[in-house]
Order: sequence, then C-alpha cells, then structure tokens
Amino acid sequence: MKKPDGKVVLLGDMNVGKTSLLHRYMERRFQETVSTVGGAFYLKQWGPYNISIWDTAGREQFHGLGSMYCRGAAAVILTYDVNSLQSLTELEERFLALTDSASADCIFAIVGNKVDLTDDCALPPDENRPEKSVASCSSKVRKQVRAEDAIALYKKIVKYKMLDEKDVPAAEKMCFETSAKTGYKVDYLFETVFEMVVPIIVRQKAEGPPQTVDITDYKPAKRTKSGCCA
Ligand SMILES: Nc1nc2c(ncn2[C@@H]2O[C@H](COP(=O)(O)OP(=O)(O)OP(=O)(O)O)[C@@H](O)[C@H]2O)c(=O)[nH]1
Ligand SMILES: [Mg+2]
Repeated sequence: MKKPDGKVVLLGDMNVGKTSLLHRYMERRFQETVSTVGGAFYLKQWGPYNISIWDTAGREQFHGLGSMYCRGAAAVILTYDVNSLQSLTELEERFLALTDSASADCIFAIVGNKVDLTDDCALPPDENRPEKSVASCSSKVRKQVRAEDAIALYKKIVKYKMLDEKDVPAAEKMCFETSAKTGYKVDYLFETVFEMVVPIIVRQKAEGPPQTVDITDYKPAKRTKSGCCA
C-alpha cells in the first residue's frame, strides 16, 4: 500500500454522521452505521497525491485517541448535527483542543450534517427568505443551529490558533451544511478540502517526515537500587 501523502481527520460528537459522510463520499451510498470504535481510514487518490481520511469515534470513551489521530493533519473536518446545538458546543469544548497536534497550517472545515431533516421555515423569517407554507414544513424538525453559529465558531478557532483572519480561508467558505443521507453538498465538502490541502501536502513533503520518536529504539534504563527517581 502506498504511504499517504497527507491526512484529513473527521472529528465530532457521536451520532452527528461522520461515518455516514465518509461512506457517502467514498462508497457513494447511505447505509445504516454502527457507532465507530477507535478510528478507521479511507485512502483517496487526489491528483498525484494519496490522502488518508480518518473517521474517528465521537464517543467520550475514545476521546483520548483524537489528538493521536490529528497528529500532523493537513485538515480537520469538525462535524456537528444541525439539529443539535449541543453537538456544535461540543466541538469547541471537547474537540478543538485535540487539534493542537495537527499541522501548524492545518485547514479547518465546520460541517453541519443532517440538513435533510430540517426546514428553514422553523427559523424566524428574514427579508431575504420569504416564508414557506406551514404544510411544507410539517414533517421536518426545527433546525437548531444556524449557519451564523458555525461561522462564529470558525472565527473563535482562528483566534484560538492565534491566526489572523486575513491569513486563513474565509469563514463563509469553510462552513458547510450537508446531508449524508441525500448526498447534499458532500462531494463539494470533501473536494473543497482536498483542493486546499494540496499546498500543505507539497510543503510537508518538501520538509521531509515529521520528527517522531521510534519506540522500537527505546531501551529501558537499568534499574538502580535507589528507585524510580535516581
Ligand atoms: N437523516 C439523516 N440521518 C443521518 C445523516 N447522517 C447520519 N445519519 C444517521 O445518524 C446516525 C449516526 O450516524 P453515524 O455516521 O454513525 O454517526 P457518527 O458521527 O459516525 O457517530 P460515532 O461513530 O458514534 O462517532 C445513523 O443512524 C445515521 O443513519 C444524515 O445526513 N441525515
Ligand atoms: Mg462513526
């Protein structure tokens, strides 16, 4: 198997649809999933590059693995469910810190999934969006997270990373709403991210492999009588 040239990681709370999004993109279909254990990856050929896309487990018990998966990542796709404000909040409170191990120029995308379940008529009307008939909305649930909430989170991430908004892609470009179920905007999401990671991959390749510690080289020190602190 060819070694991946770059890494993209999906992070987010359990049940938001990370596995389904990746499945939709790679396998071109939507099927029932089981909650992810640990993590798994797909390889995607993108031009001359081989990109690994990591699907991680959102369940709390696997939380510690997240930063390991993010190590050296060229892009992180922070995923929430548009019907769960809590899942957006979790991105900031639980998942953002895991990205500290990502590449310094890592791209961030924020993705609100499951838009097929929502209808904009559940939101207060605004001038640009004429109100729809109540009948057309009746089978849909209320959309809890607005695009503006995701944009605000993106801006917080830029601050957290101590970057200047001028030096990073615009928030409006990096916040997506998708449906793994219908396929809505799924290709657009992944392909936008891949386009953006190519320059990072080129730089990473030019700089050579990251400095890592090979644990097979590790030789335990001989024990001394004076104990652990000697
Ligand atoms: N209606 C709808 N359901 C979805 C969508 N995406 C995922 N689901 C459903 O949401 C549930 C969770 O989807 P997963 O893809 O397993 O979620 P996950 O984020 O990978 O969850 P963990 O692996 O536990 O972290 C499943 O029942 C999916 O069928 C979507 O776009 N629309
Ligand atoms: Mg999963």
